Amino acid sequence: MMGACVRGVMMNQSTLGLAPRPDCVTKAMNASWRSAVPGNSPTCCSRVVSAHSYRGFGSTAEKVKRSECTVLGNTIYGLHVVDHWASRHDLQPCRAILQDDVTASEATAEVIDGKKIAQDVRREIAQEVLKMKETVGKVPGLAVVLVGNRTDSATYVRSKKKACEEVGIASFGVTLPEDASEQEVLDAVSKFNDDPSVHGILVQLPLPKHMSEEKVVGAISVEKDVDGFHPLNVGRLALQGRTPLFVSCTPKGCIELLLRSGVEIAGKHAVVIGRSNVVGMPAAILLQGHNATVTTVHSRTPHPAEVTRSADIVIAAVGVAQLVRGDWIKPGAVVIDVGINSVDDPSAKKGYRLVGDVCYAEVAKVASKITPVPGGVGPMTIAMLLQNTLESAKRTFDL
Ligand SMILES: Nc1nc2c(c(=O)[nH]1)N[C@@H](CN(C=O)c1ccc(C(=O)N[C@@H](CCC(=O)O)C(=O)O)cc1)CN2
Repeated sequence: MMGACVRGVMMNQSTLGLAPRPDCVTKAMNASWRSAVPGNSPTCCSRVVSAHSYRGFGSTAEKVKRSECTVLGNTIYGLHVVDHWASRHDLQPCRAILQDDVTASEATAEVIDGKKIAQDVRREIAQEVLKMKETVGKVPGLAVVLVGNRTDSATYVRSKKKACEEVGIASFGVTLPEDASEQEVLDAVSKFNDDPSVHGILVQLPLPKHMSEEKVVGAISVEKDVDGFHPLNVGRLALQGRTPLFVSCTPKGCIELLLRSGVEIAGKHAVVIGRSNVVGMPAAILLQGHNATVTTVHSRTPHPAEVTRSADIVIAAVGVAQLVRGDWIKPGAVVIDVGINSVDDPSAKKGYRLVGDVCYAEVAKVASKITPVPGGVGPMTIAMLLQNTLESAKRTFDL
């Protein structure tokens, strides 16, 4: 049984990255969420236990008064998004976060097992890498640039390296200190741009505040941009009749989960909740490319529950814990949950647990298929990165 509740939490750095848990209270947000729950116990505080935008991106930390929070690494990501949603008094926080009377055992939805699907993808990649080694005598190479001391970023980079090893992709890495100059990062990128054994380059995000993500990402050769964040790749994705060299890993992973779970996308109404450059926007474009009719729901959308309820497919990528309730979902809809949010849970070993943007306990009783958090979209992000790196090498070797 949970002893405390948390509202409107963005994705975390600490929970994913084993950093010390931040103990951050956003007073305005608490007040608005608390007032949105009639009869909510005053002891049910709304501590923001962690904060960063879903999948760890965001660059508007400046918008959050640092005095409002205690330690949270370098920055607080995406709280502006939370603030917008938090001010929506028409939305009800998920009660399943407060009480355990809504149990997952009543769930009828089929679980889309992202961990297993990611393993399948990795197995396929390993076979292709082996074949490449046999035919051209070379393997794909992935270079990762890590800047700063963020524990979560270091954990992701380690996972990427390990994943490369497992499938036979060569990995290269540069780690620069927090106070490295932007030029040093650009130099590291440039070195990998010129290295023929490197087919994919990524700079782990977020970068320290004194650097321009736009400049650094834009410096990666578009042919090696396996994260798919380069403006040319994003632009090509958005333009009809143009094909990006790479599609960013998380939205690509969402589509792969749908396809591999036998979900028909064409002709369906898809609602994407969230409009970020890294997930919401590309996910919407990809769904449209698969001939879905797509609606984007965001913090300023009137009646988001009603709009979402008309969807056959829902991708929730908003970074607000359990925002999407059971009554937002049409019976039989397929739900992909991109969010990773940390909430207080004294019964858990670590004192917190991860939840998505979807109230799983409620939605799993209405949807036909649903991704869990953790173990849904997350593992696909790295699998898609490996796939992009393999594609890049195949392009290089004309395979
Ligand atoms: N250059 C990039 N930076 C960042 C990216 C990215 O794609 N490219 N994404 C995120 C971090 N990330 C990969 O880098 C990432 C995040 C989460 C997961 C994941 O598998 N999560 C698990 C939960 C893990 C846990 O239990 O703590 C899950 O959802 O099941 C993988 C990769 C930010 N930066």
